[in-house]
Amino acid sequence: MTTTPLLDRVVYPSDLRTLAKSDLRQLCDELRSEVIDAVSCTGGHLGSGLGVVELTAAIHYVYDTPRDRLIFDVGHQCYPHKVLTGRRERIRTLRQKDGLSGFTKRSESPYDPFGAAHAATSISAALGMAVARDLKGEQDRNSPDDAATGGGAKNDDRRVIAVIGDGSMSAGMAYEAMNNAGDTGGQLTVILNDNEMSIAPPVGAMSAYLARAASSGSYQGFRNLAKQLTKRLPPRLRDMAGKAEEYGRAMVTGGGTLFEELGFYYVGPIDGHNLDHLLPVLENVKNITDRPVLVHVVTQKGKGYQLTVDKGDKLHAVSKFDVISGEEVKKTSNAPSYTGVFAGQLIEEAKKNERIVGITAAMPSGTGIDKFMKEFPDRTFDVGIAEQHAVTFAAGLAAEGMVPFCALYSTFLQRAYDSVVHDVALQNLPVRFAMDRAGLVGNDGATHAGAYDTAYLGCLPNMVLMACGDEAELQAMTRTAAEFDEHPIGFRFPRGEGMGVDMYAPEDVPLLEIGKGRIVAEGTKVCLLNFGGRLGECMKAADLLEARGLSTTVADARFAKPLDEDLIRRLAKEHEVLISVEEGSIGGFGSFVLEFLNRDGLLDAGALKVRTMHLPDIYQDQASPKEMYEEARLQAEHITEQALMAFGQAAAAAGDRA
Ligand SMILES: Cc1ncc(C[n+]2csc(CCOP(=O)(O)OP(=O)(O)O)c2C)c(N)n1
Ligand SMILES: CC(=O)[C@@H](O)[C@H](O)COP(=O)(O)O
Ligand SMILES: [Mg+2]
Repeated sequence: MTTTPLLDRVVYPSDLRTLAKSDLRQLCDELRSEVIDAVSCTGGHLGSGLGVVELTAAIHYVYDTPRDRLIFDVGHQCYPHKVLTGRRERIRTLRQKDGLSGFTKRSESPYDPFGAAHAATSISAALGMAVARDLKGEQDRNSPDDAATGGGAKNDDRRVIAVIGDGSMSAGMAYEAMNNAGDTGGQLTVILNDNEMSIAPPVGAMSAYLARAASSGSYQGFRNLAKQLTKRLPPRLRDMAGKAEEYGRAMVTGGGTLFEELGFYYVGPIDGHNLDHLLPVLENVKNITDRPVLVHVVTQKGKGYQLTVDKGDKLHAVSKFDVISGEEVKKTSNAPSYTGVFAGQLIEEAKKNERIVGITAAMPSGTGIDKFMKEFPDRTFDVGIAEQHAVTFAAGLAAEGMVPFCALYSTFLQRAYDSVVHDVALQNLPVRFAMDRAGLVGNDGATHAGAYDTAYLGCLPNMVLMACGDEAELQAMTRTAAEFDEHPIGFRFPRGEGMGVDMYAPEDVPLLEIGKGRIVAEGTKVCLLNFGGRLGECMKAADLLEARGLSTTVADARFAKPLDEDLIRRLAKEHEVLISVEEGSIGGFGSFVLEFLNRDGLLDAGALKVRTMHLPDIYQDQASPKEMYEEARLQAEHITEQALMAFGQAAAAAGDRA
């Protein structure tokens, strides 16, 4: 006899709440299988979601979502949540073009009250929502769940819950938020999902503190916990909580002094896979409204998929894979990754200069700093998810004559902007910024696009800013950054594999002259002035233009700051059309070029036509990198089209498009 899967009966959490508690175990098993199967088709963040299956189901069971606000930190663990909140039908479109985002996203569902993808925003946002609730104390006409009745439900008792991982708890903003929340009072529940993993094993004193707290009670005596919770409840609810004691289930209050000192009730640690523990605790905690509560839940990243658990990073993020064998789809290109090239060259430089240190903010494998760490463990610092600290820490090192390389994703460096301005650039300290994942990154979408660094760094006095056109250039830029110590210097490079060009032998890597670009192909009519990873597309565009009789120069600017003014002046004088091309936002390289041409009077003189090609002024949703660059109109055919249109060959350009 076959039974209908329980998951088929659950489209929304309201369906979930009709199930008996005793059904939830089976539901979670089905949910876990569904997530594994979906991610095997799409790739994505697997381990984190598998670890919070029970927690997600329990929260939706106990709380009245979406009226109660549930906020996931980072959002990479939200796939089970998406399955339970009306998105199961689309779950196999995760991270694909026109599909579901891999993170929580306000525009996607009322069950995602706050979007995320960068770490440690959840407690601040949750506190904001809790305070809004308490200040408004009014009928909420915007409540999505009130849509049917035209609004008007009383929302002053809505609950706000933040779920944050132990890795994200290493970020300063989480403490800023708790510091504020402890002082503010009112209902707010923070669930600390402690799986003793960040992407890599978590680092730092806080991680050790959590490990001590998690191990201090080993889930003994539920009675203690029930008594403690009972004391904290309003009198009318004490009886109900007392009944919870009847469950007589194993549970405990452990460490957590730090959180208590911050003004939170600390509850835990509890076994985050045991629904018999989770449900009564959440039911009780829900009724604590006088001050914030921190529920410390211990889980296993990758739970339920052995092939995940066995991997070092618990398959934090995977490509498509075969569910039975666990085999991931292999990459097709043999070119080295930009990350690997950077790491290899940094190691070469560090062999020559013992003052070089490598810094990562919780991304050792993503930035290649794991390789550096193997060679130079004493000169490597994983500071946790703490980009702001990473940069000012590097500034301190630089002030004492060390040679710090801050290896950060472009998108995460955004977190550290004032550290860059105030601590590094303003003091002219030679910190080296290796900015990985520059440009569009693909399936992580808009939150992870390395779009803005050229604009936000290029406007800073003292800053030197480079972008590599290929992997050999990255070798040269890494060497140049290692040897240059007059100013802070940044270099950006894309996600993924290089162009497959010949690389330099370690002893032959050239030192670049600061502020000097290069000519890659010489022509006479069109000049494509590239900055960064679109060099290959510029070369293809040049071929297309040549085929149309338009002799084309391809120049690689290498530097956005200082600009190679001599080169750009010459190119402007010697060509009829000058097109800057970059994989960055408006206000970046193209703007700097325009500003220079204007200042130099080159925009007024002669018949030069200038065009700037950059990322569109929108947040681009996830897709493959190629699809995203298509949408951004930064592929070879788009560059060709720009040139043709500048020559008044709109018809030809349209013909090419067709
Ligand atoms: C500001 C910022 N820095 C770095 C990252 C990259 N990152 C994404 S998830 C993650 C680890 C988070 O660990 P944890 O919060 O414990 O969640 P888990 O993956 O263990 O579920 C990191 C470092 C990020 N998303 N945001
Ligand atoms: C959620 C998060 O921020 C990281 O896991 C990120 O998705 C990693 O991206 P890469 O795959 O480019 O390393
Ligand atoms: Mg974790």
